[in-house]
Amino acid sequence: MACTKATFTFSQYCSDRCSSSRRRRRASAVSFFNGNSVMRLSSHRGALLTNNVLETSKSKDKSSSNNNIILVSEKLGEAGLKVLREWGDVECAYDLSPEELCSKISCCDALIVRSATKVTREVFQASKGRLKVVGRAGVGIDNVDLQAATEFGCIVVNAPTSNTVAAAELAIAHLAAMARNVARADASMKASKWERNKYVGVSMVGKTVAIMGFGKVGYEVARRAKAALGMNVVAHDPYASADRASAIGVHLVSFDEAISNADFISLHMPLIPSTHKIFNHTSFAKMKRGARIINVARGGVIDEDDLVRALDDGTVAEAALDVFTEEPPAKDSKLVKHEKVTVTPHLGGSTKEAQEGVAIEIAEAVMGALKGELSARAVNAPAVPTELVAELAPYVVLAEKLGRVAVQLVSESRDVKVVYRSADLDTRLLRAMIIKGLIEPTSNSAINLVNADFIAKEKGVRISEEIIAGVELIDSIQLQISNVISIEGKVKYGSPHLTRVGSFDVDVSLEGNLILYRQVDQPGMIGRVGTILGQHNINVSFMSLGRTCRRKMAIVAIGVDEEPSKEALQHIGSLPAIQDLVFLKL
Ligand SMILES: NC(=O)C1=CN([C@@H]2O[C@H](COP(=O)(O)OP(=O)(O)OC[C@H]3O[C@@H](n4cnc5c(N)ncnc54)[C@H](O)[C@@H]3O)[C@@H](O)[C@H]2O)C=CC1
Ligand SMILES: O=C(O)C(=O)COP(=O)(O)O
Repeated sequence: MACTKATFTFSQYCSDRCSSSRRRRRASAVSFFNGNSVMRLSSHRGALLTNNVLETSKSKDKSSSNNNIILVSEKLGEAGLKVLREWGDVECAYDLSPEELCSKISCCDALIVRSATKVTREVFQASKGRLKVVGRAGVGIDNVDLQAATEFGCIVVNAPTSNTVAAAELAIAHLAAMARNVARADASMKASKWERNKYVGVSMVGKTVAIMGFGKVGYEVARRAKAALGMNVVAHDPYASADRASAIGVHLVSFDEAISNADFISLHMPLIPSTHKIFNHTSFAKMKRGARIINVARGGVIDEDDLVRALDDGTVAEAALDVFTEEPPAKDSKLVKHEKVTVTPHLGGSTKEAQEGVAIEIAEAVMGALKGELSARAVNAPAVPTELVAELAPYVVLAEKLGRVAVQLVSESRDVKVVYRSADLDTRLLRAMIIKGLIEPTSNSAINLVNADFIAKEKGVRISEEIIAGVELIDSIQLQISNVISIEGKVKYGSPHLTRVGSFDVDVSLEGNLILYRQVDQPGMIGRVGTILGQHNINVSFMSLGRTCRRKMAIVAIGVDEEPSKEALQHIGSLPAIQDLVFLKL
């Protein structure tokens, strides 16, 4: 998904009205996971609009614990091991080679890992269906093949909250130690030197730190940098709440603004396709000369070769790194050996307190999953039963696409009201898919039926729902986004269509690349825009124009085969009659 301009201001055109008549859902019980551990969701008549469907029973019933074998492949806190032993036979086997892990796994019901164990497709294949749960004792799940886990009916759970402060503290420690040359001065003294002039540092007070990724860890770093170190703090996070930031005196700014003005740049975003090597030659060139970088997130967000060059030519003054593209890095890694770099071996989550917390958090999540409960910590997609898929499949796609459109139209899509026009509907799966569309492109976790409500709540995204009596299973789904704009979609000929934007009727297939804008309804516009697209060698697949009356405003959606360049979009957007142009990749 890409978004060239995230803010869309159709407010004046939002005149959609919704009937308040509400239908109740039928009571149902649906299993959403294949495999040995079947997880059941029970819906209760009239209760689903507000209820969180996740159940986290703390039952210590050990009646079915006898045969559970739990393999722990990395060091886990004793308190967590104790919880696990109540529920199964725990085997701790550290430093397994991939082959050893594969050979052990076929006898295991659960596997608990941290960041070093690569839980690959081969591991799931080797488990031959016995592995029911993978527990990631920590936040980042980039070492677990979630797609393979889902395909093999294995639930993946993580422990996203217990090491937040530990990671934030290490980021602050790196920031301060780098500013004051602590590591290098220590090494110098241990080499029997006394080099006071060589290790004159830089002050932190009054300097600007840019927090790149204002999630759990970023927030804690920001708070500490501001309150304890007296720094100016700006943050970049396309999906963070400006209110949450301003509450602690932090300004949310664009990526370029953040990196071009900061003295220190601290990275706290997840490693996802859109952040892979986001810090590269181009972004280093935009930084204030002599900026200092701290990375306690993931090595993969930095192009390490480019960083070495930026350090060599002085673009970046220093870097303090806890994480690396490959861990451990090569023994002769230029980056690790670089004189302007200080390193730690992925210690962000490694405090006694955090490890105790993470161990208990993951042990409880794994135990719950082994018992067949739905877990609020689940991060992979559910295997939905065939009957349900067949019935809801096209609407599931529609729901996710509408969520994706919404987040691209209004970057702060935090209040979303969903109005279903339906004959009879259990909305949980659709709601989960809308949440997935709204949040997943910006999040570390894969969102599914199990964790959607939980994550929406955690991210401050409020979803309310209303069902209006309809004729079909689902006539339409409407999203009213943050009181700014509403969009409506329908399934037409089996595929998802955008049918209304604000008060304008449109008919747009929600697939591929879409250019959407408002324009003054006047002759010659289609020709002008078509000519620009032609000049940029962009093929139009369809065009849809919706208007409420002649020669006023209209909304235009253009499907394009190729992704337009920024220049092409700017060219179209610069036509005087055109407003609020966005490019959506669906
Ligand atoms: N070094 C270590 O031992 C540890 C590392 N971590 C890592 O720290 C990172 C952050 O963790 P949490 O704060 O718990 O996650 P989080 O999910 O609470 O926060 C991540 C934030 O990044 C934002 N984001 C997504 N794409 C972005 C982009 N392109 N630019 C800027 N922001 C973007 C998201 O909107 C979200 O607010 C993760 O990568 C995690 O794996 C976490 C704990 C320990
Ligand atoms: O929680 C995370 O994302 C971490 O990076 C911590 O990793 P670890 O469990 O210490 O290997």
